[in-house]
Amino acid sequence: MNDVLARLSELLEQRKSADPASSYVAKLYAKGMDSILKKIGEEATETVIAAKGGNKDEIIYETADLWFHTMIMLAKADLKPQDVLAELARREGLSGIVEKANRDK
Ligand SMILES: N=c1c2ncn([C@@H]3O[C@H](COP(=O)(O)OP(=O)(O)OP(=O)(O)O)[C@@H](O)[C@H]3O)c2ncn1[C@@H]1O[C@H](COP(=O)(O)O)[C@@H](O)[C@H]1O
Repeated sequence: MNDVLARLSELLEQRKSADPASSYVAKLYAKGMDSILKKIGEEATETVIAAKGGNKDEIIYETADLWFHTMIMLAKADLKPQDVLAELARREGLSGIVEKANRDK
């Protein structure tokens, strides 16, 4: 797994026992899953707007916010980035069109 994702994932686990007063992540955990999902919705919208605008720096910035908050959601659900990467690996080489056709059978 990518080093940054691995380090961030480890830090997100550690933040489960951190003080919400001194940690953004701990504060979000304390607010609960609905608040985490609300942030994902906001960041997804900001990513869409950035992509429509076409400024590469803004697209990268907003996508980083989206990935970060998605990782908090995964951690809150006791999942790891590795679980998602394993699913992508499972799909490797399987055309989306073939996969959809199999699903619709
Ligand atoms: N990668 C990030 C990261 N990306 C974005 N953010 C924060 O996510 C928030 C994004 O929300 P917005 O852009 O909507 O800004 P906002 O208005 O301040 O946020 P809200 O008050 O609306 O929640 C900001 O407060 C950002 O600072 C992050 N906060 C932390 N990290 C990583 O998480 C680690 C742990 O952070 P703490 O738990 O705060 O120590 C850090 O060391 C970093 O590696």
